[in-house]
Amino acid sequence: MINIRLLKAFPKSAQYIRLNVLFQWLGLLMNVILSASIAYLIASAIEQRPISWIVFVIMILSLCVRMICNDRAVQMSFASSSLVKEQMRERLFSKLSKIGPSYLKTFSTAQIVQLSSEGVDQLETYFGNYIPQFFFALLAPLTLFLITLWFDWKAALILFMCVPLIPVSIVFVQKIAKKLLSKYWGQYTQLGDRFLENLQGLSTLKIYQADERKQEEMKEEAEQFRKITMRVLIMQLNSISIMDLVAYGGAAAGIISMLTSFQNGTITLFGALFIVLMSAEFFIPMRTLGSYFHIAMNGMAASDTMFQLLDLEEKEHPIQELAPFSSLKIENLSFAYEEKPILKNLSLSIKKGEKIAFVGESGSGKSTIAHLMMGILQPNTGSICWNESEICEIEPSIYSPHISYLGHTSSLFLGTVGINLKMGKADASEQEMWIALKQAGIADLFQEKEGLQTPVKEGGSNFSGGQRQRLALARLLLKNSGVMILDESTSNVDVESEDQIIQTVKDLDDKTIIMISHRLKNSMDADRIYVLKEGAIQEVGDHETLLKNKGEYARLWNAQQNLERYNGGTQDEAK
Ligand SMILES: Nc1ncnc2c1ncn2[C@@H]1O[C@H](COP(=O)(O)OP(=O)(O)OP(=O)(O)O)[C@@H](O)[C@H]1O
Repeated sequence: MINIRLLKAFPKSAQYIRLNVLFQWLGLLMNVILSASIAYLIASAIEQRPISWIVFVIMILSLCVRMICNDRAVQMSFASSSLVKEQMRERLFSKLSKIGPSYLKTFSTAQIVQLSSEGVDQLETYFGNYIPQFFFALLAPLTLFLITLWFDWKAALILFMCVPLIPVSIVFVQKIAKKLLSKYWGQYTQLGDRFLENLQGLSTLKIYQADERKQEEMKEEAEQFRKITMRVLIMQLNSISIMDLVAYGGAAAGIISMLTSFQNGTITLFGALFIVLMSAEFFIPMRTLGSYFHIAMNGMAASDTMFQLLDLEEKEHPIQELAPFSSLKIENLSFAYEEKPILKNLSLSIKKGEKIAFVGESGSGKSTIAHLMMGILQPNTGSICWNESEICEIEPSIYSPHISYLGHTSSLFLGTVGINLKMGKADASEQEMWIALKQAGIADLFQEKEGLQTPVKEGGSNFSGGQRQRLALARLLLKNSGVMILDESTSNVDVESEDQIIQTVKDLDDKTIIMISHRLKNSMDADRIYVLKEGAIQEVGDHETLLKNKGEYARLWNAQQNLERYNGGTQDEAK
């Protein structure tokens, strides 16, 4: 019923939980005084005894104190839940920033979004209500037992003994609930995944007229989710009915026992009335705990996944300083995605200032090499060394300024051209930004607009694919790292932008360039071309040597040449 790890994870919340329980307990004492005063008033009226005005003063005072206690308990509840939510979000974000995109091996992006938003919110009930109520529900019946014992020990004992029947029924329901809730949470995240994927690919779905089919699929999944939500609600309602039955049954049993004592004359009218008024109080805290329980279970189920994320292995990065770049060495490197081997026993070395290209058929492992060099993925065996240091040993914030990556699509962010450029170099001057834009061949476009203040919409959606890539290239140039990886960075752009990007990169004499491109023409000037086939290096050499070898490279080159000739021919015919 209590997740010890979750409690221990937030030790600072303990003080708020303690105070919450204390205020609730004081409120209960005020209720006892109020009920005793009411019982006294009724008994005095029936027995026609004079009523002292002091009773009214006591009633008003206890009412006021109870209100204050309730208010303070709510404040404590808010303080502990907001502290936990803030700390949990901080931990999740700092974990994500430490492990980087490698979280994708275990979690989907939608899962992370749901965990850090709604998942964390579900901890609110757990810490703000459930945990304080758990302790209060233990304390309250014990306190009432000791008080009512004084009036009628038999009724007190019956009431006290019936209280544990509520947690017994909760434990019984929990056995069914746990399975159902983890299934519910699984379907919820799956639905979120599907929704995000379809939303991101909406234009593609429209192009292939697959949007209606996807809509049907989502409708089907939403229906499944509705059914499981209903099952969860039915389970919750049933368990509430069981708890009510136990609570009312227990209170009735206590009252019946007290009435027997009253008939026998072993209890006064005041005592009898007081027990009637107090009998429900025995069960209310446990009953309230039961109603929080199901929402808290959601929080506990979400926390299991959060701990799974927080427990993901974090590598130690003992290297905190880097000497200037001299070489990037890969030795006997092998890599597999899950069980599927992708790269097999690769060895190569790249020296400062070299222009290197990786070519090969689709799926041969080129991008995987780039991700390994970036430190986003880690080799299963073998090593990648920056100078003499293994990349996985270098603190990422020390390593990342030295290497940059331009993929086939680049992320631009809502703001202005200047704001996006400053991500490459935070203190870049206006002059530096204009130089980078000129080098990337896109300065004219922004000069005609609002210069560095030209607005950039979310994802750079107000620019063409080629313009976005050139702006991203300018940002990369500003970062000015020694090694630059261009991974199919021209595959989504127009010919003019492609030529511009390739030319800009060729002009970067002092940089080490690693180029991955399916168009062999773009990498024919490289100092060395590595030809990959099924994750292994098939050939290596410059363009001329590889053509003379008449191997895999020559085959790919000839195939592309033929294709381009054929395309040229058909275009001429069309004219
Ligand atoms: N996240 C992933 N999980 C599982 N397998 C993956 C993942 N990413 C890539 N792969 C697999 O790894 C292999 C190599 O992929 P990679 O992207 O490195 O190839 P590539 O040579 O860059 O291909 P392309 O030229 O088409 O971009 C492919 O068979 C691909 O299916």
